Order: sequence, then structure tokens, then C-alpha cells
Amino acid sequence: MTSSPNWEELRGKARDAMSRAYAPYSGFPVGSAALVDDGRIVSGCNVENAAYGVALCAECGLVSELVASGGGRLVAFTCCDRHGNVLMPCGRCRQLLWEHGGPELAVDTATGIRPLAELLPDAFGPADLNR
Ligand SMILES: O=c1ccn([C@H]2C[C@H](O)[C@@H](CO)O2)c(=O)[nH]1
Repeated sequence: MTSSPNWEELRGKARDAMSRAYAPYSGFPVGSAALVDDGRIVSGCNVENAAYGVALCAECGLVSELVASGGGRLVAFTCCDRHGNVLMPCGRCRQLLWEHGGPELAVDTATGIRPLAELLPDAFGPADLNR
């Protein structure tokens, strides 16, 4: 079953996650939330580390929850900053999202809802491993 996204609900879940972020080094808490194709909502927050490079982005936590709670495909995604404003996922996280959402994943951006294919053109993905 594919549910149509309730963007306000998703943004609220991302803000909830952001409020629990562990970001003492950057002071830049991030939250993310996504709708799964079975109707579940998964979310994540960034988790930093004294070894700065080890920081986990909010999207890493989201993808971990997706897989640990049964998998499925991401169909709609949003990410927010400390003010609750929409934030673009970083490049590495676009790649994480590609694996579990693909080109049609609907991404919340300041310029509207856009397919992930627009944000990560000519992406490398699972199919490339079989060429
Ligand atoms: O898409 C992004 C971009 C940044 N961050 C986090 C990483 C770091 O903890 C902080 C500042 O870069 O924001 C995320 O969680 N997701």
C-alpha cells in the first residue's frame, strides 16, 4: 500500500526528532522523517561525536530505523534545522536516500516537493553493480 504523504505530519515528526538531536559540537541539530510505502513513518536526528568525523547525520538514523523496523521503500522525505525550517540533505545522505527511495522519492525542499532524481542526477545505485 502506498499512502499519500501528509507533509505537515512528516514535518512535525522531523521537528520532534530534531529536538532530541545530539549536536554539542556543531550546535546544529537536524531532524528528518519519512513516509514508508506501507504507511509507517520513520525518523532520525543527528548524533555527533568527540571524534568529529564520526558524526551521524539525521538521515543515517532514519535509514537505520527503516531497516531495523522491517524495511520497505521511502516515498516521501523531509529534513529540518533547529528552527524547523526545511533543510536539504547533504550529498552523502542523498546517496543513502537513493538506495531506499530511488529516483521518485518525494523530497521536501524550499522550492517545493521535488523527486530525488533532481537532487542527485545520474546517481550511482544498486543496478550499477550488475553491469
Ligand atoms: O543532511 C544533513 C546535513 C547535516 N547534518 C548534520 C551533521 C552535523 O551533525 C551537523 C552540521 O553539519 O548537521 C545532518 O544531520 N544531515
